[in-house]
Amino acid sequence: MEPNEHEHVIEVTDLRRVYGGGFEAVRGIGFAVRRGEIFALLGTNGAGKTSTVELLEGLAPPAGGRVRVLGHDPYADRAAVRPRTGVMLQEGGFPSELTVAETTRMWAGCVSGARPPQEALRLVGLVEKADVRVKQLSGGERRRLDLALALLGKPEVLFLDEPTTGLDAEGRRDTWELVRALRDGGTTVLLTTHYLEEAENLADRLAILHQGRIAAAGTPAEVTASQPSRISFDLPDGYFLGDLPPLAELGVCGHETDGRVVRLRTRELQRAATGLLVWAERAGVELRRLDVRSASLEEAFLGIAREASESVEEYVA
Ligand SMILES: Nc1ncnc2c1ncn2[C@@H]1O[C@H](COP(=O)(O)OP(=O)(O)OP(=O)(O)O)[C@@H](O)[C@H]1O
Repeated sequence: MEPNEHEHVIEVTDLRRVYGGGFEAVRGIGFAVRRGEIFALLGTNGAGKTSTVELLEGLAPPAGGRVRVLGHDPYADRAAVRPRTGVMLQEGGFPSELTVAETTRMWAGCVSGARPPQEALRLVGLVEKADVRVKQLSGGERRRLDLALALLGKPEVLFLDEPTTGLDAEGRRDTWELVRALRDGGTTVLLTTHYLEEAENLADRLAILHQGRIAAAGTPAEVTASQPSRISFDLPDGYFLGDLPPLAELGVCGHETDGRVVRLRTRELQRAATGLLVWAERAGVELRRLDVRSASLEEAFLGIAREASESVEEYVA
């Protein structure tokens, strides 16, 4: 039975990958991606993103657990899965003497039901470079050629490994727009990225990997909300930290000072900010350089990576 739009197009359960020598790069992870969803895998260097994506692409068998793509085992049943997926690897590795048009035509010849090569180049904005040799392309243009080739087979599932590395801000935004348009057309997209802004802008849901395990998962808003908000301000002249209302009563879960600057962390932003402002009003003082902000995905990422490092020993998946 083919999956419909409500079913999971990618399902990963207790997935493990062990390299020769016994190093366990993926340590029992699980997630699921619905049809027409953009799912991002984030993580520090060496967290296991590429190792995971390669298992999803069927390039290697897992050491444990289960992967299903479009209802099939992508390694054992590669012939069923491969024609319906598009893969953009970190390094395309094309013959560098061929032109962009020749490379795209050659690739299209290997794909059944391929889109016209010109259409794939148009999607990624490379039509004007059709006659340029691959070796003369800029790094960003090569990434776009990688993407054009991944799109040739009109894939139902698209794997993008760091798709915008090397692209300038405009190229990155163009790629985001294209990926969103593909998603809106029903394509399921799994991407890895180092750019938190990319995940925040593009991903419907994401997972943060750390040392082979999932440290956090959910929508960008859910993952961000798991981290404390921040308040910072300058202590008014003549006042000390102890003059503020008791921080625990304000819902503050952590604080530090740097000269006159006070930085607070709280999971109850409104309560903490209100308490401080009421105190300042009553004391008749101004909280100079007051800055009140929710955590960004970047702060969440750094916080999660830090926490995961500290607690990885007792972490239970
Ligand atoms: N063939 C291999 N043999 C042994 N160890 C490997 C092999 N390939 C990857 N590793 C190790 O597995 C871990 C995960 O690597 P992986 O490339 O999956 O991480 P990543 O999250 O994609 O990292 P990056 O963000 O740096 O691309 C790393 O510690 C890496 O050194």
